[in-house]
Amino acid sequence: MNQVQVAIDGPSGTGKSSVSKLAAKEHGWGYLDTGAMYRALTWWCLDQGIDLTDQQAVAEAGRTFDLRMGTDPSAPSVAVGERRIDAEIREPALTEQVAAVATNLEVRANMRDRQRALMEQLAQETGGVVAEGRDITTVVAPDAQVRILMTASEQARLARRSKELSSTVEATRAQIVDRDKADSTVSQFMTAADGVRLVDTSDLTFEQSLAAVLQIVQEAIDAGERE
Ligand SMILES: Nc1ncnc2c1ncn2[C@@H]1O[C@H](COP(=O)(O)OP(=O)(O)O)[C@@H](O)[C@H]1O
Ligand SMILES: Nc1ccn([C@@H]2O[C@H](COP(=O)(O)OP(=O)(O)O)[C@@H](O)[C@H]2O)c(=O)n1
Repeated sequence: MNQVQVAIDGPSGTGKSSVSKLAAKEHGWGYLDTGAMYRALTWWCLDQGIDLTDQQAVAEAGRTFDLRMGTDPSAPSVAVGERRIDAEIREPALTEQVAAVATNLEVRANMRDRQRALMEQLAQETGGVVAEGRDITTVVAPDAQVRILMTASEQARLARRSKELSSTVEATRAQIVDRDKADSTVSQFMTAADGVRLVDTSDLTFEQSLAAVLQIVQEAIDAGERE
């Protein structure tokens, strides 16, 4: 198989980002964090004083902002122009506002085009790409050779996120469950679409989650070579 596109979706805390990075690294492929792109646009709008409820202004900002995604899985980065914003886009106050941008349909159409172009470019340059988000298996790359939906029980996801954010499970629940609900209005990522492989990480260790994804990728490579 010449070039391998791997699409991974799922709600927050299932292990998409951490597993995708290592899977890409294992194969020497590029890595694309599509959530970071929506976060970057949110940061840019706030920085520019753009009202997030002004759909037209946000869509225009999305079309014109100079987003630069660093796609090395060992050191992914996000910048707008020369300004690095890796820490800023993870701030809880910003995370709460991403849904306002991510539910803007004009923004989604533009992001889809940017993400397709980046996936294509990375596959050509490195032989493959692992892209993760909410709508990669269904909208951005429905023809990807590998499509995976990562799931986990709400309990497992909340425990992981609250550990990462050093906050209580209850405080994390309010953030995550509300965000999943808002996200679900525009993308279908709680159940696997046709042909999408399910990896439930609830009872897996991190290493087991990575192994499960790598095995599915390897099966696709082997099947491609037999064709
Ligand atoms: N079985 C598991 N599979 C994946 N991640 C796990 C697992 N157990 C614990 N974790 C941890 O949970 C967190 C998941 O975060 P992340 O990869 O950012 O998820 P997502 O991108 O889906 O929101 C990471 O800190 C990861 O190390
Ligand atoms: N493909 C994608 C990826 C993210 N998003 C949005 O961006 C937000 C942040 O995504 P993320 O992947 O960084 O979030 P986590 O799952 O890591 O918590 C999500 O809550 C969605 O609102 C999206 O709409 N479509």
